[in-house]
Amino acid sequence: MSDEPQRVFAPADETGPPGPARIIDLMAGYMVSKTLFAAIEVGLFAAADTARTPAELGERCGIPERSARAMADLLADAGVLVRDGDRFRNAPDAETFLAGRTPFDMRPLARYWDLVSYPAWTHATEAFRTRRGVRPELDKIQTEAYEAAVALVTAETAADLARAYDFGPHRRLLDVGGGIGTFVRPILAAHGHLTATLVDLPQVAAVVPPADRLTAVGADLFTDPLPGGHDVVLVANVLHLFPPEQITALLRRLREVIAPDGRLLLVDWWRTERVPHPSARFGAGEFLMIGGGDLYQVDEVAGWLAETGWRYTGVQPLPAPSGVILAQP
Ligand SMILES: C[S@@+](CC[C@H](N)C(=O)[O-])C[C@H]1O[C@@H](n2cnc3c(N)ncnc32)[C@H](O)[C@@H]1O
Repeated sequence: MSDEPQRVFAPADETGPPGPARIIDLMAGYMVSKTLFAAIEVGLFAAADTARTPAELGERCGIPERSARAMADLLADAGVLVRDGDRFRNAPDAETFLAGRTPFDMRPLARYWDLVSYPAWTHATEAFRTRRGVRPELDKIQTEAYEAAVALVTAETAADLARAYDFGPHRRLLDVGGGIGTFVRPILAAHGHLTATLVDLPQVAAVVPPADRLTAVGADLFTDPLPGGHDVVLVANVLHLFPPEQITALLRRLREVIAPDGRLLLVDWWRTERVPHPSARFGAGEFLMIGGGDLYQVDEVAGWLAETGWRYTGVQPLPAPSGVILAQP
């Protein structure tokens, strides 16, 4: 054994023994994320439309030049800024998604990860040990950040479902945990004969934008009475938030309120393969932090449906990573 200390910051050498560089990058990943969130928040990408010095960036963002330089150095290293001498400008993806100048604006997702998700992940070890959610109750600003990010991520699946599933035979839709109406809105728009009830927590139901043929009800899915008389019940991106015992409790409650000839649609990032779809790779951890949930297998959901009085009738794929599990009483 040599007495030489291990060189922690030695560059990786592909021909020699493994170096720690990749591990260091992974361990420090949160510093890159937090710098990215801060840069978005102060408007660094909005300011870097063209090559600018740290002094110019600092001036435009209202932050000290040294902070602008520290952020720009790390973000250039991460590839979202391009270094041009002593100046920095947006890389093409940062200009498209982070500068607020195009319709596809990813900043709401960053805001959610920064304000809501990151604080929960500081308790990750506890969550992985106990399988209990560690996300504290959300305040108004966090609730809005969460719902805006969910809407950004789920809007395309909502449009896919409105096209792919035949709502023709149904009359009354119940959207369970419907958020701000990301699913119900395109479904109602595409199917003029439907009326809908959206149920979500009172603080969310209160901010659902009004729409024709839509009633928003504030209720806790586990403790409050659920509205009855609906012949199609949609549960989109909700079951993944909860552990199996809460999922079966909810499925039992929905079984009690659905019309006898109704259909249950469970939209989620269902796992059909052993390896999660790459777009869903953060899901298992994130859903655990939120409420003790997981990325669930279709087979296990089919088992819970049978346990709670439903007949599983199949799974209809939607563009990956989503799918809709179909069941009836
Ligand atoms: C991931 S979001 C899905 C929103 C919407 N279905 C979509 O896919 O865009 C989960 C929703 O479930 C709601 N939710 C979570 N726990 C709930 C509970 N106990 N009672 C009512 N709603 C709940 C949240 O407020 C949130 O709007």
